[in-house]
Formats: sequence, structure tokens, C-alpha cells
Amino acid sequence: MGNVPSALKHCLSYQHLLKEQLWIGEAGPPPPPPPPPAALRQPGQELLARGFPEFVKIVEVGPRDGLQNEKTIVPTEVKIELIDRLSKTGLPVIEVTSFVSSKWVPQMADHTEVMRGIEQYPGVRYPVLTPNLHGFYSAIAAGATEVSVFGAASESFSKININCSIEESMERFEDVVKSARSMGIPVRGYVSCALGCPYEGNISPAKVAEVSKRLYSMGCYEISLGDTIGVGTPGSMRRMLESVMMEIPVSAIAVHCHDTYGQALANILTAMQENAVTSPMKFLTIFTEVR
Ligand SMILES: CC(C)(COP(=O)([O-])OP(=O)([O-])OC[C@H]1O[C@@H](n2cnc3c(N)ncnc32)[C@H](O)[C@@H]1OP(=O)([O-])[O-])[C@@H](O)C(=O)NCCC(=O)NCCSC(=O)C[C@@](C)(O)CC(=O)[O-]
Repeated sequence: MGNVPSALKHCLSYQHLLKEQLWIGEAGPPPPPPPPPAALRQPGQELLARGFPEFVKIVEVGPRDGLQNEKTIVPTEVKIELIDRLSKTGLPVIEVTSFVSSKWVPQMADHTEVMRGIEQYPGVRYPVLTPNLHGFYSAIAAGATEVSVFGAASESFSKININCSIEESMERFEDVVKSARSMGIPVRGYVSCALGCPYEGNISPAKVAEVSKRLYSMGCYEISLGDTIGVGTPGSMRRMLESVMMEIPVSAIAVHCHDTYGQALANILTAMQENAVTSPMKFLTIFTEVR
């Protein structure tokens, strides 16, 4: 999903932001001007006035979401070294691997070796993806202490990605969440195609909200809304978040933005303004989670 040109684009826009001192930099942002009277405000200006969350949690997903797409399979020891190095950077959460079928995703076939091989640093959490009970039990046997289930707001994507309908996936996830709860294991939930689907195109914010609510109600402590193919814009991100926020608390919402079309930063910024931020950060391109 990432490539050097899009990474470069990211760096350039980051430098631009630094130069313009819009929201980051040593001196800190300038104090906001007093808001104009409501009658003079342009659409969207209310968001600027809302400011940003007090902190942003970054969930690093490169070792899993990045490497699962590499054509050349990265050797296990390199993955382990990558995760160990990431652990020293101060990241609070690093998604390690996926306990999925190696027939479907051969890049993650060494999940057990990677999970067992990494050094777990105090204060860092190391969740793994588990699509069903089979994956969950394998993950626990390998030493995982936090897992994520991953569904979609698109019926077609669900079938192609995890070989079942949205409804069937919810039944599987309920089994995972029940087992996890009985062991005191926290479960996070993903909703893919939150801003568009590679097979169905537009996805309604109401559908994203509905799937998010199902995952939250079954016991997922955080719902990560994935712009799986990077087609989101600040406008579609805002509309989608406003719909999801009507169903689940803002404190439980994360966003996962792919930078396919160079929109991840803008979309993350919008989510921060909506005060609903965790974006997955890949080490080359953005695709960070923010809350
Ligand atoms: C979900 C399955 C496993 C269903 O796969 P299936 O073939 O439908 O499973 P099944 O229940 O029919 O079983 C078939 C075989 O798979 C085995 N099996 C069953 N479950 C597992 C398991 N957990 N791990 C290992 N093996 C498993 C099972 O034991 C059996 O083995 P056999 O008897 O034939 O030897 C399959 O479709 C799969 O592995 N899919 C991979 C999905 C994946 O990793 N996708 C990429 C994740 S990234 C993502 O989704 C988006 C995200 C999260 O990043 C956010 C965003 O960007 O939007």
C-alpha cells in the first residue's frame, strides 16, 4: 500500500505544515483568533474553532498492515528486529502480526515465531489480529495479551477479505470477544471500508455506524475506522465520524488512514478536530492510527 513517491509526498506536506506553523513546531501554534460571528462563518470553520485533542495515541501497524502487502516475504528475524526497534521509539502500541490463514496471507505465516521472538518492552502493548476463534487460540498460545477482530462496512469486502458475510463475521467476533473477556484479554475492533470500498464504491456512514455499534456493544474497547483504500477526504471523514459518534462514545473511536492518494494527513487532521483520533502509522507512508 505504501511506496516511496507517496512517502515523499507525505514528507513534503509535513515540511510545509512545519513551515506554515499551522499546528506543529517548536514555538507552538499561534493563539486562535476570536471566532467571527456565527452569521459570517464559512461551512467547516466550526471545526477549526474546536481545536485538537489533548493527546494523540499512535498505534503502529507497519509490521502487520505494511508487511502483509509486501510481494517479497520479509524474513522473520527482520520483522522481529523491526518491532524491537519500534519498541524503543516510545510508541505505546505496536501491532505485531496476524493469526490468519497462511494460505490466504503467506506474509503472516510466521505469526507465532514473530510473537514469541519479540522483546516486550514495559509500557508497550503488542496486539495481534485474530479473525476467528482458531486465530484467537493460536495467538494466546503464542503469548499475545491483546487482540483485534477485523470486520468491514462493505458486504463484498467482508466476503473477499475474511470469507464470510458481515453478519457471520459478527457471530465469529462475538465468540472471540467472549473467550477473550473470560481471560481478561482486551479486544479492539476494526471496521474496514469506512470511507469507501474497492468493490462497492461509496459506503454509507450509517452502515459504518451500524457495524461500529455492533463491535462496541459486543465488548470491543476501541473501534478503529479504516480508510482501507485511502479514498477518504476531510469532508467524507467528517460525515462518517459524525454518524459513528451518534452510536458510540468518541473516546472509543480511532481512525486508520491509508495514504494512497496523499490524503491521510488531511483526514487525520479532520479526525483530530472531531476529537476522535488513533491513525495506523506505517514506517514509510502514513497510515497511522490516531485518537
Ligand atoms: C479468516 C480466514 C481464516 C477464514 O478462512 P476460511 O478458509 O474461510 O476458513 P475456514 O473456517 O473455512 O477454514 C479453512 C481452513 O483454514 C484454517 N483456518 C481457519 N481460521 C484460521 C486462522 N485464523 N488461522 C489459520 N488457519 C485458519 C482452518 O483450520 C482450515 O484449515 P484446513 O482444515 O483446510 O487445513 C481467512 O479468510 C483469512 O485468513 N483471511 C485473511 C484476512 C486478512 O488477513 N486480511 C488482511 C487483514 S488487513 C484488514 O483486513 C484491514 C485492516 C484491519 O488493516 C484495516 C483497514 O485497512 O481497513
